Amino acid sequence: MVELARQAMAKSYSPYSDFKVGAVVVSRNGSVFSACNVENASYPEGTCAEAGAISAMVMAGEQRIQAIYVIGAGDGLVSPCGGCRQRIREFADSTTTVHICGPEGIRKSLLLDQLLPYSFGPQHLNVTQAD
Ligand SMILES: O=c1ccn([C@H]2C[C@H](O)[C@@H](CO)O2)c(=O)[nH]1
Ligand SMILES: [Zn+2]
Repeated sequence: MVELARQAMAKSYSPYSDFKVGAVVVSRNGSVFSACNVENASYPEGTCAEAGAISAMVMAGEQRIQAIYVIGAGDGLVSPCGGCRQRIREFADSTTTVHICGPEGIRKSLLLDQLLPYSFGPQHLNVTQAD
């Protein structure tokens, strides 16, 4: 998965920040969806890698994230931004795991609930998540 994320990162379109990010979503049935960040001259229209991978998962008919692998350039921990934590939350359960990666492998693994505790989600709007 880390290698897939690295390959996605290599495709990043990020001429403005020059910060490449790749993400791989593993859905409940084990399917794998990867994406990179895609920036835009109108800066706020750029999209995060996680958003692309989640869209691909939904397009394939899957609605539960088992795990997501994120890799960004540099030595630090690149964990999903606040907006992406909420995007992951939409399709998460109590076991959804975020793996923060570097080219050498997984640097840190956290539950989504640790990255976004006391989160707002579908249940607050009386929407039941798909199984
Ligand atoms: O988890 C993250 C953090 C940042 N970015 C992107 C957004 C932007 O294109 C660039 C710099 O913020 O990195 C992601 O795709 N995912
Ligand atoms: Zn984001």
